[in-house]
Amino acid sequence: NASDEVIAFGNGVFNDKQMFEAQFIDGVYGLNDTTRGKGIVTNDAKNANKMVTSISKMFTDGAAVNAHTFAQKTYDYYLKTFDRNSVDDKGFKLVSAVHVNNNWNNASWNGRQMSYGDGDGVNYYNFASGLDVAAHELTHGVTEHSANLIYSYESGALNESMSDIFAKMVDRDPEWLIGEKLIKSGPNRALRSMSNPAEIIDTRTESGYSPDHWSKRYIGTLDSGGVHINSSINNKAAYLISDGGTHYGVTVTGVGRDATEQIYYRALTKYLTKSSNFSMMRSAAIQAATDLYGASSKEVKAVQQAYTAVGVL
Ligand SMILES: CCC(=O)Oc1c(C)cccc1C(=O)O
Ligand SMILES: [Zn+2]
Repeated sequence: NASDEVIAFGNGVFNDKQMFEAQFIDGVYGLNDTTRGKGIVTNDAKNANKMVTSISKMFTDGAAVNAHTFAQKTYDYYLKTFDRNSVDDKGFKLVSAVHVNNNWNNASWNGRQMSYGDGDGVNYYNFASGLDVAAHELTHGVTEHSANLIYSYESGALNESMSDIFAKMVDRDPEWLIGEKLIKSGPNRALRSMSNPAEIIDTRTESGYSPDHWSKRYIGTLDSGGVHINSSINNKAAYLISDGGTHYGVTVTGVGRDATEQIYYRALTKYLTKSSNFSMMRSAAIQAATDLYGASSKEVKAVQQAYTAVGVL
């Protein structure tokens, strides 16, 4: 009938073959998955500024195939890892738009959907190219429907850090780099590094480098008070909790990614609030680890040491 669910195949931006559920509607196949929550749909904004809702035939569109399959993979991660049904835990329909604007070096979550630019083709590839980018955007939705951290200054940096942390839990790589697949040329090999934030030159502020200690935090108004800059302080803490290391003379014994993702999800959904700052992040993570593993657990110890290592007490 008109809305047959089919299994389809397409290639991503880098010609990576993907398989996905799609739907046959009104004579065309669309990237429309009705098997997950209230659905997962991917649209082509045709480089217009407005969002179009037409489901057009896009199996040959690498950006659409990536945005769609990465949304599915991220949906599956939250369901399997935390039994969370989409961003609101009520099956929220995941809508993505690709080819948004012209040569747009951006990706976003606007409270209703994900949007991806094509990149300028010089410094960046299509912004739908990285699973971590899609997971980052979708996690903004999870944050919005949980702690709803205000998107500026320290709460905004935590909002950004939550998106980076879960981006790396969905799309794991040994160096915890964010957006490494997007980089075509330029001084940095990623948008951000969680394992070594200071490696990435951040041209958005005069500080130039991403901070890896609270004493080096950016204090200013750019980037909504440094939400993509100071996020690196919490990112470094999360990296240390998971993989361990010695940072500014403080040694952390890592407890692995699986415990780390459980600690941060519980902190995000049970303890953080919209105005939480870094110090409250430390307390929330300690409380979450205590709930999950016990007050004298190695997980609680790792959290305490990691936040001390980045100067958050
Ligand atoms: C890793 C994804 C990311 O950082 O996306 C953004 C970009 C590329 C520019 C501006 C904002 C964002 C965001 O989603 O915070
Ligand atoms: Zn973000």
